[in-house]
Amino acid sequence: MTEATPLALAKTFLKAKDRLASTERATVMDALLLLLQNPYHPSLHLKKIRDGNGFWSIRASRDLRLIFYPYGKTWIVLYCGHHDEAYDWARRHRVEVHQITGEIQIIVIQTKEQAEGADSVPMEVGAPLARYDEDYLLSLGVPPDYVKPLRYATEDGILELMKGLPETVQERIWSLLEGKPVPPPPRIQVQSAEELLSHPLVRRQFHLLQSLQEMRQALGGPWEAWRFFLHPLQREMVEARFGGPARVTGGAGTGKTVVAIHRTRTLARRYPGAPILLTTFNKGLAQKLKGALRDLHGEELPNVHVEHLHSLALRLYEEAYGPIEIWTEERYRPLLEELGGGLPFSPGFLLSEWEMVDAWGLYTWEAYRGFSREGRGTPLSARERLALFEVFQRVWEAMAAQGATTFNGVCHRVRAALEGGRLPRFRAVVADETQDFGPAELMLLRALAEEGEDDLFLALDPGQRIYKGPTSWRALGLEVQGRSRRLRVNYRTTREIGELAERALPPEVEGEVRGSLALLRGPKPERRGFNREGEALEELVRWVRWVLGQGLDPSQVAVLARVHNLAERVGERLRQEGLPAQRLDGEGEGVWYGTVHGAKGLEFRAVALFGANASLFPLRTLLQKAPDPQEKALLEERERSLLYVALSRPREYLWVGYWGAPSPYLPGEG
Ligand SMILES: Nc1ncnc2c1ncn2[C@@H]1O[C@H](COP(=O)(O)OP(=O)(O)OP(=O)(O)O)[C@@H](O)[C@H]1O
Repeated sequence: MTEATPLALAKTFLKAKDRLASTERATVMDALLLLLQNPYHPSLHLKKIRDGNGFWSIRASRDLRLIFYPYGKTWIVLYCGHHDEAYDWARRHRVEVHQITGEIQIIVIQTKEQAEGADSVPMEVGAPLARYDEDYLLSLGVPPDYVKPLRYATEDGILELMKGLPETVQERIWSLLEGKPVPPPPRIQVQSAEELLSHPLVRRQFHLLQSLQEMRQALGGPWEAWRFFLHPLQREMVEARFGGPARVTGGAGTGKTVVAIHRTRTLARRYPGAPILLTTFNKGLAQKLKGALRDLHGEELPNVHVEHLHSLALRLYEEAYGPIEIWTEERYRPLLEELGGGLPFSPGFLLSEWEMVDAWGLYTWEAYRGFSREGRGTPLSARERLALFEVFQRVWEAMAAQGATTFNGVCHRVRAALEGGRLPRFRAVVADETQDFGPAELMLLRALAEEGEDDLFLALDPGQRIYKGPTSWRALGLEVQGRSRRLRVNYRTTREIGELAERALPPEVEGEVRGSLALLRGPKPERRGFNREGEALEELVRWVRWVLGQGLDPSQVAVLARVHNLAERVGERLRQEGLPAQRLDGEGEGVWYGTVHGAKGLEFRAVALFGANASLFPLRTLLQKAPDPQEKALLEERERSLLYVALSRPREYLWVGYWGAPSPYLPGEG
């Protein structure tokens, strides 16, 4: 067999293939495989394009063309499309290595008018980039012919010009526009084309395929950008060797899950044969992770186990101790109220104190007595603590007598079994959505991984904490100082949606996750007020029909609601209207509908939030249960986060409807 032609995929190629029908994609793939083996195969009709900026083309079929750029010995695949449109693309773009930064860039050639803009006089007012000198803009990777037009353009003009530039440069310009300091990137110094294409900054837009096998594997799975092109910060988190627990944070859509998946594969290869765990909070997301890992690697990784934490904990419990029944709040609350009825505390306080003790596993009087209740709303004397502890103890005894415990109880006992050597540990644990893990789960995660290099990797967004209050990691022995990074580029949503969602964030978490950078642009989110639910429902149906009319597949559309009943009413109505509809946790076909909780970690092209009402965000009935102002404030923060989760699920279209008063958390227009 002859050696395979070195091939690199550009992100522009992947975007272009998204616009093709699935049969056409298969044809493109066949042509690529052939090219890899023999670029001069006669059926490919390899030729240099006239006026095509150094680009070449091959034929995938009578109508389909692939556009290439030969760079060193490597063929960079830039585009695929129908005949005229593919050649048009070739004539409108150029590839070059930037003279200052050394990055290889795909650039849109400017139109005559844009280039002429360069000769106009700079407007000191209304030209946000005029205050930066030309050399500085060049040092940021701006192509020389874009420097003047950018300096002289108004903000709208800049946005237009940016469409022609690589993501790295766009990101730097956005940061300038937001008034952030942007240091020039270090110059890339390499000896060969292949070395350049392997550089982390360049791998954000180019992916070098090293062998025929890698090519088959890469092109065999879904061709999605996240598999090939990582942001340099994502890559750093994927590939680093960490001396202990590490953490990646970032707002919604910044690619934390993508990092978790890639890192799991890296660890599985770094420690062949050693067991690696990839886990998360809920079942649906665990399934998604499993599928994505398979897509990334091309096949199952034999040493990786993917399971959501509660199911894993339960399985391990039964392995170590035998069968157990799990009691949730509905079961233990009445018992708690009955046994604690004689104490001078409200049922709400009893419950919240019990949940704290249960979460931290304070099963002995010494543990509870010595536990800092700092930040709790209701102070307790030592005598009151003892009285409470006696009640809690009786609750545990009653549960144990019935062969039951709570989920927290399961986590603590599994942890004990792991620490006592009764259960084997994993070589490394990667966990997603960890903002919703409480103390019991975090302690369990710690115990699941053998302590040492690369042991724990946790992804989280503090702005999306919707189940549990914040937990101090340090108190749990999870020290991540020096091993924590924050992702900023929002890969999911348009800027319009991203900005709206961020404005809903709880003020407490603002600093940590606000300020994500969305590079995509799209339609303005719709915010609609109605008098009654019925009217809102009618308009919702109209909107669903409209997005479907935009060419979206029903499975790319979701309608979310704060509470289950409301979501069910939506589902019913959609079906009555003859629209296919399926529950978020079900397996059917059609527009998804369900609660915001159920949409955690998921994304859709279009999302409607049905019922952003004052009584639903925050959920009035929930707030009424809060025993003291501190608990109430925590609940309110979670309700805000829930709204943020809902608003940050769509990629392109967002519709928000409410009736009566809108939620106080819902940001106004613009
Ligand atoms: N480097 C990348 N290149 C292209 N697409 C990416 C990249 N990283 C992430 N994405 C895409 O961005 C979207 C969001 O990514 P992901 O789900 O990992 O974000 P997240 O931070 O976990 O979001 P959330 O917290 O809202 O669940 C996905 O569609 C993903 O495929």
